[in-house]
Amino acid sequence: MHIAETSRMSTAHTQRPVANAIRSACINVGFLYVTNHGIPEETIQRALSASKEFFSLPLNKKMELDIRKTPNFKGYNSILSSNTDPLNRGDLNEGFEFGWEEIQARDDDEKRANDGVMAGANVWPSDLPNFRESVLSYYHAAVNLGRKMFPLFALALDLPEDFFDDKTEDAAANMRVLHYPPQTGPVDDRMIGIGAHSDYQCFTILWQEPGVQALQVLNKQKEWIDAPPIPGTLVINLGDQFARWTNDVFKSTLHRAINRSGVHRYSIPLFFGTDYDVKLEPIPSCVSPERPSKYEVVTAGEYVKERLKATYAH
Ligand SMILES: O=C(O)CCC(=O)C(=O)O
Ligand SMILES: [Fe+2]
Repeated sequence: MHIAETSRMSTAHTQRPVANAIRSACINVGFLYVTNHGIPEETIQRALSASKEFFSLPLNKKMELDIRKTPNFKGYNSILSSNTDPLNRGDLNEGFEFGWEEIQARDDDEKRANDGVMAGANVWPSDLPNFRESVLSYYHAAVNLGRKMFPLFALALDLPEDFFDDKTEDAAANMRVLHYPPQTGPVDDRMIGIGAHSDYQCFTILWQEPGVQALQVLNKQKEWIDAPPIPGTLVINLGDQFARWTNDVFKSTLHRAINRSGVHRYSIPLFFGTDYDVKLEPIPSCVSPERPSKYEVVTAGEYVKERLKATYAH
């Protein structure tokens, strides 16, 4: 899999080779690793510690924040309460999900959170005073990285680099902290850490705990290939919104996670898409008589909402 040096993204003449590397990764595998991503290790470690602390709360405390109590899937999902692969029986992970929020509360937070199809404010554990700030610090750092990625994806598609600027004004970005207990003994493929799925937004920025293998990607030969954690890198993988924008020129690849490591595993995906009110219309250069438009046009918000509903309908 490709490794893109994000530190080389900053100036126009060095962007082209990076964009070319991204183009080839997006067309062929839909997964890449980025180095020099700019998120301080300390920020990662604080988010990780906060997430471990959260997951070690008693189940009844965590269930107070049950993701099904909020209109748009903010809060806690317990083990086996989500199911990303409809053929499976549930995901062996617990998670906590939230969306955009300033670290310093602002007057219009509530209005922003309650606007539009994905409306719904975040919920936070009252017993862990540092949790919110620790995970939001990582969130904002990862959103900044995501903002740098959009111009590169635009260049990779031979579009002007500002193509996504007016479509990504409000970060439509959801983050999860995830905990996968180890699976021992024979593992039934229908009940694993997270079942085979493709992600819902444009791309995902994924931090995986070093030293613990679990993530796998389906290759063109339909074999599951390990995507191991590489210290100092993040995984970036494409989601279905990009498949829609590009009429499947960019691949949103199936992936899954199985934790057979014998130890608990933690990961932090952040799902980044265009603004929720933006229509997912195919980019004209990706449509031709040989490649007719494949998808019905819906807004990003409607799309994400439907996918989340299906995941938690289980
Ligand atoms: O935990 C992982 O490595 C993958 C998580 C994932 O695929 C997801 O949450 O969509
Ligand atoms: Fe995923």
